[in-house]
Amino acid sequence: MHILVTGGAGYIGSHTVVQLLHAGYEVIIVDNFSNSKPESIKRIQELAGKSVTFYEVDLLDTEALEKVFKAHTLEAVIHFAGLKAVGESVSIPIKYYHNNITGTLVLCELMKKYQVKKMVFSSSATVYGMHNVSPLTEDLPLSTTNPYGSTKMMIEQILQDIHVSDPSFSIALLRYFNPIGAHASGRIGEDPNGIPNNLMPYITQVAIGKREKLSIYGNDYNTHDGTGVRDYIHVEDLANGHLKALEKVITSPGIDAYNLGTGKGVSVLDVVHNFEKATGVTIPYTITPRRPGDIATCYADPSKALSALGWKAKKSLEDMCRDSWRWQTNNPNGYDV
Ligand SMILES: NC(=O)c1ccc[n+]([C@@H]2O[C@H](COP(=O)([O-])OP(=O)(O)OC[C@H]3O[C@@H](n4cnc5c(N)ncnc54)[C@H](O)[C@@H]3O)[C@@H](O)[C@H]2O)c1
Ligand SMILES: O=c1ccn([C@@H]2O[C@H](COP(=O)(O)OP(=O)(O)O[C@H]3O[C@H](CO)[C@H](O)[C@H](O)[C@H]3O)[C@@H](O)[C@H]2O)c(=O)[nH]1
Repeated sequence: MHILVTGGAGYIGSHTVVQLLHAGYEVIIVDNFSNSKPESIKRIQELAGKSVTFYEVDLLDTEALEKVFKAHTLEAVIHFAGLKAVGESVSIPIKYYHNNITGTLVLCELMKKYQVKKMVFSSSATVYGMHNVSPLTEDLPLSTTNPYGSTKMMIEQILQDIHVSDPSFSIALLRYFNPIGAHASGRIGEDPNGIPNNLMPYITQVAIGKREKLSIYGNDYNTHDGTGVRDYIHVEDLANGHLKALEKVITSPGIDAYNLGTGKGVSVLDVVHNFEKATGVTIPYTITPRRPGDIATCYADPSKALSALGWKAKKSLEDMCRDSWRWQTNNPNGYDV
């Protein structure tokens, strides 16, 4: 079975492609390398011991993407490609809306034209907005606080409308919580550009001596130690969720949203302490003011993914810290070799 993976060179995509190849799928990756490197494709193939078909194509380039649809008989699409930096989306919203939404529309148009009607889409827990109370369930009202989040909410709506117009479409909307960790080999992982926005890549860069200390954004939240609480999930567990969702869309039509999280709320200080324990490296930090737009607590109720997809996160916070650290130490400059 041939699966098209958009954004397959990126962080979550690369881990998912390795698992798809191990499971026996034929994978076609489309990526424009706007936030990834060709080296990741090389390593995906090395880890899987198999080759993938790769096209350096931008989703906004209809003609180039159509050639991919013409060249392969596709069973389904896993759609990771998108821009994802919350702060940047506030500064350059037009680019975010154009890339994420127009890119998805171009893809959907071709899916319709070539009768490829199964999709697994990368959504985000950010669609739950500021006001819902954790544990978050899929049926809660959605809202967003930044253009990035709005692209995810709008794409979910677009996909719902496509399904209404043609119920033979089968779509899984996967709402990721906070992916961290890396493949246990230390060969693929998260390779952020510049100063990391997210907690774990910042911690590993402090640990390796690239940054002086971690800024903890506020310790006066209403949480067990005052720091922000999130649902960190190992990227390998997350990747496995895509295989389960793929089986679901292949076997039954419909559209549904699923939380991919552990269901456990973990604070910033919990992450720091677990990282120190798992690696033996001390993380210097200071407490700074809250980051605008952050909420106190965000974690999943992951029970729907278990009952409907048979999926559950298995790895511990210690696994996540150890694997993130192995990736960082083996690749101090990410994929720049
Ligand atoms: N990492 C997270 O914390 C997180 C959380 C929730 C949702 N998501 C979503 O999951 C998806 C994957 O995230 P990731 O962390 O792997 O990000 P990533 O940036 O590592 O991967 C995205 C990939 O898409 C590619 N891409 C972007 N725009 C493209 C376009 N127009 N045409 C072709 N390729 C394009 C990039 O080059 C990159 O390789 C994204 O849609 C992201 O918004 C990520
Ligand atoms: O240098 C840092 C970075 C983060 N944090 C704190 O660490 C926690 C996690 O922050 P991240 O930036 O790693 O993750 P967020 O939960 O803010 O956001 C991430 O998860 C969301 C889903 O819940 C969206 O998908 C979003 O796009 C993605 O970046 C927050 O309490 C944040 O305040 C720090 O204290 N210092």
